[in-house]
Amino acid sequence: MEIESKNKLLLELNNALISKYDPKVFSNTLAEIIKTKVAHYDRFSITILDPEDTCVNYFNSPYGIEIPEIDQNKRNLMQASLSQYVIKNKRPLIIYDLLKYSNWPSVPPMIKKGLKSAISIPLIHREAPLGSMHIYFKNAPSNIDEISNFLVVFSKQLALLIDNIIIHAKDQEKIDFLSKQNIYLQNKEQQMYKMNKFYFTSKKMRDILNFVNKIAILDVPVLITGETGTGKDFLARIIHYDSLRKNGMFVKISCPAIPQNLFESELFGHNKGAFTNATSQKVGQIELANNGTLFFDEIGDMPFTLQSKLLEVLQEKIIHRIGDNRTIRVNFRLISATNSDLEEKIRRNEFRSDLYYRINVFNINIPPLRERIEDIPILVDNISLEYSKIFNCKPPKFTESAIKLLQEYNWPGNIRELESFISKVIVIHSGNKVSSNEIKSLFSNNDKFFEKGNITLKELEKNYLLDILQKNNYNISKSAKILNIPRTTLQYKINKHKIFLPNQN
Ligand SMILES: Nc1ncnc2c1ncn2[C@@H]1O[C@H](COP(=O)(O)OP(=O)(O)OP(=O)(O)O)[C@@H](O)[C@H]1O
Repeated sequence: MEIESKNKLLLELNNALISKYDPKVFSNTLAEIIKTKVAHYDRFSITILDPEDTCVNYFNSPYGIEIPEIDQNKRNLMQASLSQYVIKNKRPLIIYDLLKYSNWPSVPPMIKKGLKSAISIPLIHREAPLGSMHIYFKNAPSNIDEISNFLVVFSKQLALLIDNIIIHAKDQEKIDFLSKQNIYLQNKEQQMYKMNKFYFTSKKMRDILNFVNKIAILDVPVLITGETGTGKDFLARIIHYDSLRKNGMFVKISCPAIPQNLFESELFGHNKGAFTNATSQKVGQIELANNGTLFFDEIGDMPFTLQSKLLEVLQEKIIHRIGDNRTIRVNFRLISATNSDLEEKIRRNEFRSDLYYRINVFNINIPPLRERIEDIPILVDNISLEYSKIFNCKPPKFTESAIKLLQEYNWPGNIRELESFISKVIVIHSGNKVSSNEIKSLFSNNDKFFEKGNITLKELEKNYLLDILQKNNYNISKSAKILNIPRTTLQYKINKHKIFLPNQN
């Protein structure tokens, strides 16, 4: 073959194969071009080495003469003698007379089918064997050496193309797995944050839920305020799953939990090498929330410098990853929450007033539990049922006097504290009657909380945290679990209240 026509053929093979990702279509095209333009073979096959290097599989069923004795599925390398030889030696093999190789396990069935000669070429990619290509003839062509030379040159290109197909198939598999997992998790979340799991009977909460019903589908920012544990996060998810964006993601950014120096990259993402420690590319949370809802918890804790950047995103609806000039369009609904007084923060120059007006189109203030004690019975009943199911034990039976006592307590940690208290009751009194006496004895350690004296909310939170930490031997992970808050949030609160941890010294 002339050099020019060789190069032309290599180019033709490349152009015909490069966009074919389906192994069958790829192999059909390849087998056809080889047969018409390179060698009129009687059998053609490609085998792929498995990752353990012990077996080979056919990339696609062999073409031409069928050999029933040769397994179409996985074959141990020992059985696939020609593949084994070229893969192990990383060099081609031309067999002019197969009879001379009849002691190789796979050769006798070939001879039986009338095949007399063969060319086997290893497929090497990045210096590692990927598999092999085989061409068999009933009558050896006179230019068998020339055919082999051409196939050796083509084999490098072929190995690269096949490697791409294998990577593409693996990526598709991963994408398929992740999208199925995503649908499953979204459905599960959706179930969890259904309105009918948000328990209340008070008029105050009914009015709030009626309002939420009206504004959920309006694509405008909402600011939810209220003490810790009142259900701001829960309500934000209800709004999301009741909105037209429910099939997008609900992305929560817990501002106190993010170290200041990582805030910007957390929000906007970064390119590999954009700064020290940026060892890989990262998609930011804002990008993740595209077509969904972005929820900023404790937005008052967002670093001041980033507040103007967020404002810009809200106005321009575009972002740039750190270290990347490309513009990324984003479209999300913003919900923010805070238990701090943002107007006071504005006065102290800690929060931008222009951002405040932007995020506070609708404001929902969730009242503390002590101001809606009518909600306590339904909350106790349902939380007790749900947690007993999780703990795999019988729910306790709360008497009227028990409920009445629970309504007298001031619940500084609100529903989160109520949940944690009920789990304690379940563990100790599962399946039994729980009257005011049992409640009192569980509270006896908590006397300091039980009094409704002139204690500030901040002090109450500190005392409550201290109590939980003390009971758990100052183990932060364990305490955070009981409080049902992330470990980082607890760590933040510990620092905020300057709580001394004896085991950290
Ligand atoms: N009305 C409700 N019905 C059932 N569970 C509720 C209700 N409100 C809150 N909860 C539960 O109480 C716990 C605390 O709620 P959530 O995390 O939404 O509070 P939060 O106000 O966002 O707290 P923080 O300010 O500390 O982040 C969660 O486990 C939540 O599921």
